[in-house]
Amino acid sequence: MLTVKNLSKKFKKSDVYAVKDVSFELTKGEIVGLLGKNGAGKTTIMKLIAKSLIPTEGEIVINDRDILKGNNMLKDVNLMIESAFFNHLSAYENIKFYLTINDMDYSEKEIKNVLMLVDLWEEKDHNPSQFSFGMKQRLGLAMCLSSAPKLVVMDEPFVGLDPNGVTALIEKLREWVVDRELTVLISSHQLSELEMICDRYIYIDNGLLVKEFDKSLTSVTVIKINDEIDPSVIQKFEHTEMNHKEITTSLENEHFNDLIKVLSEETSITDINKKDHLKDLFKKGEEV
Ligand SMILES: Nc1ncnc2c1ncn2[C@@H]1O[C@H](COP(=O)(O)OP(=O)(O)OP(=O)(O)O)[C@@H](O)[C@H]1O
Repeated sequence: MLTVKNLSKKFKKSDVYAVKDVSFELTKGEIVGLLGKNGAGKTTIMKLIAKSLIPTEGEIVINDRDILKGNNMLKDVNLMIESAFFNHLSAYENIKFYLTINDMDYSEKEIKNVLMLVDLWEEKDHNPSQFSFGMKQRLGLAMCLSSAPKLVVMDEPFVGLDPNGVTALIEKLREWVVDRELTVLISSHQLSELEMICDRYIYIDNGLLVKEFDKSLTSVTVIKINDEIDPSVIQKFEHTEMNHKEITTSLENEHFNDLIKVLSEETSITDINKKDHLKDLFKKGEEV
């Protein structure tokens, strides 16, 4: 669906690359989290995909077409970054007008559906100027999804949403996205929210892609052992890695028990601890 190849961006008057030689792929229907500290390069990558910035080097291919080599390449893509509204129009009219000026087909039912999704149907006749920051975020999300994009790029969509509301919204959003087989790239510093929706993650640091990892690796158990053991003992277990006397695994239930049994036969276990990889990344600023 989306291929990013050796993408780099250096802003004018800047000596350093905001994004440097980044390559990754998103397959149809995947929901991928773009992670990184402030200034890592996430928004720049998203704006490059949305063609609101032009890369210094590299290629972006959406559905086998290079987005830089042609017009109207982004009709199946929508972006939720810094949404802007027409304050003299109601929430409902805003979406309708947005779809009209972008020459997109729509049905009144679909507009209702997106407003229901973000819990703004009751407020459909109010102007966004009367909305709180969180409500504007919700309207931005509704607007982004209203054009029925195949690829959705969302920068910090959950900022300003209250903790209870955000959980319900993410559950509904995931269902919406999965039902329609949308491909989603989403950045957020709200890691627990991101974990509720993403299948996979891409970690950016200083403009470089440091690591890509699957959801299964985000909640792991770290097992400490007394003596280093032969790596072949570990190799037969999926999603399990050994680093000296520390074994990290995302195995659960009987598979986890099998691992413990095998380890106990080789050496003694000194500690077992559940660890949250996503939070760890930010705390330590380390590689996954
Ligand atoms: N228009 C610009 N001109 C010059 N430098 C820029 C511009 N936009 C971004 N940068 C720089 O590019 C780097 C990456 O910025 P970017 O906004 O992509 O980071 P980010 O990962 O989205 O950060 P945050 O989590 O804070 O939103 C930063 O060093 C930033 O200062």
